[in-house]
Amino acid sequence: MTVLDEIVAGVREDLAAREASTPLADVKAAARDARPALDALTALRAPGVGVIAEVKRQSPSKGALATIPDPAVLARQYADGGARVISVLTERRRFGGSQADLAAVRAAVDVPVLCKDFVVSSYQVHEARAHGADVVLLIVAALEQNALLGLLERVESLGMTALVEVHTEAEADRALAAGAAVIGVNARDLTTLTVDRSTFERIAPGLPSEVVKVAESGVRGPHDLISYAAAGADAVLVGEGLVTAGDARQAVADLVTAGSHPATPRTTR
Ligand SMILES: O=P(O)(O)OC[C@@H](O)[C@@H](O)c1c[nH]c2ccccc12
Repeated sequence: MTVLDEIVAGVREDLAAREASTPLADVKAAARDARPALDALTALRAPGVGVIAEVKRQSPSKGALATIPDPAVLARQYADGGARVISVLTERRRFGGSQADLAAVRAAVDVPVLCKDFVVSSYQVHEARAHGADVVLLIVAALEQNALLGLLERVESLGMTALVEVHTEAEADRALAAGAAVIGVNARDLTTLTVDRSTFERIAPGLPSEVVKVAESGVRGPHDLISYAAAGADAVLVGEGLVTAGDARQAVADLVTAGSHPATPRTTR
């Protein structure tokens, strides 16, 4: 079993418990009653390299990163610093997150919010929408092609945007075949947890220009954003580097400044 398999197995157990206590019909009704999703695609297509700032308490590779007693407070700092989208890790066992964190962040900011989880069922897509998500992560490595297609369609039919995550060329081909408009290249291999920043450089040039390209993982500061931008990133997704910064607002602002600098490639495209 890979690390990804283990995480997904835990997610499925937690999901089964929620399904047993809250019927799908109720979750669908809550999703219908939620405020409509914000347009994250347009936000991500704005000039400059966007910053997707992540609320992340812990990770399987690093263990505890930050306590984050109130995700809403951190999210407001991210938004004040200029984050274009705020990502909330909702997976419980390995990342210490919850749907409640997502709802708290949604209520605290006006920018689009990304539900970051290991989505394997449409139940989770409705749940994400019910808790205010505008964007849902779909990890290609965790899904059969038919499941990926079905979930992508479900995300879009609820007015949300799918961030489709890949780590290899073959996964990128599957994401494109499924019709992904936003593709995230994760520098971290979820089967081994090792990070290799050159993954983005390798995969991004093969993606069509109209696809929004997000570089995920391993951004520690403006220098990393600039090198991802040089390789074609439209946005970077940053967790650890922000939750461990003393001043989260300033840390985001420093990235945003680097991402909007005239010498940063994305600003001239
Ligand atoms: O903390 P980092 O290295 O900045 O990484 C953030 C983000 O890319 C990472 O949390 C992530 C990317 N894809 C995921 C899928 C599931 C869980 C977590 C992730």
